[in-house]
Amino acid sequence: APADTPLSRLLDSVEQRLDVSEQVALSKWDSRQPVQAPERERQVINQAQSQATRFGIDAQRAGLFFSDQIEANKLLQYHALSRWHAAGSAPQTQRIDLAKQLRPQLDRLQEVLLEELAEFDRHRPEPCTSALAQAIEKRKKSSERSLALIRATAHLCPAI
Ligand SMILES: O=C(O)C(=O)C[C@]1(C(=O)O)C=C[C@@H](O)C=C1
Repeated sequence: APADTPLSRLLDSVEQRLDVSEQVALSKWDSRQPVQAPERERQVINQAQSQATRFGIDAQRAGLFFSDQIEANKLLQYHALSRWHAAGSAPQTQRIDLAKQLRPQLDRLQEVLLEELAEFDRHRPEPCTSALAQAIEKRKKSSERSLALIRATAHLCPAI
């Protein structure tokens, strides 16, 4: 098992947030709603920015981090929807309500992510970009999951 570091804990939670994307996509499939929900995106980012200082994170950093989480989530939603369109149907699994359950679940994860982002920033690996890239590679996920993780962590390390 990978060492329990601030980076690995943060990546675990980033993946938990990504795990929700399949159910979100199923809800969009059923309701024929577009993946992108701009008003909800603004709400998620505003919420992250207003909670950030409580966790000792710069509001702009928190906003950018969550904008990356949303972009990664959308990648996986588009991927799932494309698979279902190609197949002509979506899985017949139990549905979870977007507004009543999935978004509140994402809201709860938001606080965990902010806390772990703060912890990561206090113990940033050195050099950051290679530690991050290696940690993602070691997770040995599907190619779409790796891509989503890369997208979700695009601004985690300082730009080179
Ligand atoms: O809440 C939704 O509708 C989602 O699809 C989830 C999510 C997110 O990652 O928070 C992703 C895309 C939408 O544009 C808004 C929010």
